[in-house]
Amino acid sequence: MTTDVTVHPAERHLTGPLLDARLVVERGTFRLDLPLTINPGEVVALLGPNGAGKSTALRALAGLLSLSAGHLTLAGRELDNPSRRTWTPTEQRRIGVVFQDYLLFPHLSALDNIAFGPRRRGVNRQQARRQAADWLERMGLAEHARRKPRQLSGGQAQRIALARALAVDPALLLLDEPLAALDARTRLDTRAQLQQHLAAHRGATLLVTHDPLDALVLADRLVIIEHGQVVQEGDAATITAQPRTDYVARLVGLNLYRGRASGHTVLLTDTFRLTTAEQHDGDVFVAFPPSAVALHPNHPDGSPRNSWPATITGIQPNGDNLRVQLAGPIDLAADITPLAAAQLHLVPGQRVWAAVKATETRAYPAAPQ
Ligand SMILES: Nc1ncnc2c1ncn2[C@@H]1O[C@H](COP(=O)(O)OP(=O)(O)OP(=O)(O)O)[C@@H](O)[C@H]1O
Repeated sequence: MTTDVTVHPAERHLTGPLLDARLVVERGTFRLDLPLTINPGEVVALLGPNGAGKSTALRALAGLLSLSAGHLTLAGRELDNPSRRTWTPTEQRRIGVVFQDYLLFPHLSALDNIAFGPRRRGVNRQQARRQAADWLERMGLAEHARRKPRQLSGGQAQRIALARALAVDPALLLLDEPLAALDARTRLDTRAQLQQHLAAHRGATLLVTHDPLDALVLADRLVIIEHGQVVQEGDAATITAQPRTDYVARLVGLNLYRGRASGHTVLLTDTFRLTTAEQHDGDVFVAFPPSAVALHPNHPDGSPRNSWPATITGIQPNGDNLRVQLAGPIDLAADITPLAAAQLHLVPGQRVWAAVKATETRAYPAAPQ
């Protein structure tokens, strides 16, 4: 079969990244400034807290917002460059988009939803429908060809939306929270299927997500933005090992602090010190998982050197455990079993002792390397 409806001649000679952009967009007082390159076949996850600029970046790539400065080149073709007055409308960009809520055409069948893109790009009706039927087959939805979107489950509609985006052989696939509308079970299956389809996609993919699991499972590289700027970028293992902001630390489930190291001691506030396994001198981050924190009703005997009084500010379920939030010389999250919580009679407002072994901490220089 062929889905290759619009191979751009420039692409055949392309070396280097498929997407090469610096997205500068000003919206009122907000300014996005995001350098972004994506190689053929690469999946990049764009993560960030609310208001960081993820949707702004997506809209700029899709041609729904124009750049204030910077440039956007896709498959060797410059789509947007304000300094050269270059601008390409959405429908002329080789981009496929899957929105969070799918936005399938309600009056079209699953087959015609998929055939829509190729048709719009000039493929004749019969061939477009044949391509759409191939995509339905690949998505395992051949028997649903005639169904309207309202007759599909959330997971099925998500797959149709993905097929519709891929059917135009996009040089850049944009996925905007593609699994957010699904329940937990469907999400698991759909994530696995999405992973397979992304592996087969030879274009570039940008995945916008709030869910660290989606990013870890689906992406080759993570780009994390806050306030319109990149704060950290790299593969999941590197970012998980060495988060550099509170948001990234929470994302990967770690307690993170910045302080001044002198040998095995790190001063985190004017008076509060932690002992770490590694030795450093100068500005460092110290990180440890909530599971490394032990809680005690009283000062622990024969304790690790790192122990201090803290006040419980909140308790929430977290998987099979409970996540306890604590205030004190440093804010802290601790994971404990429900049994331990019951034995300690933990309630918000209670004073406890928190303890962390030096060997459970990781310290690393705060200056980027
Ligand atoms: N139409 C607009 N006019 C002016 N400012 C806007 C407009 N839309 C968004 N903004 C501002 O741009 C900034 C980035 O918003 P954006 O929607 O890109 O963030 P986001 O990372 O996608 O957030 P979320 O995760 O909540 O969707 C925010 O400060 C927002 O208030």
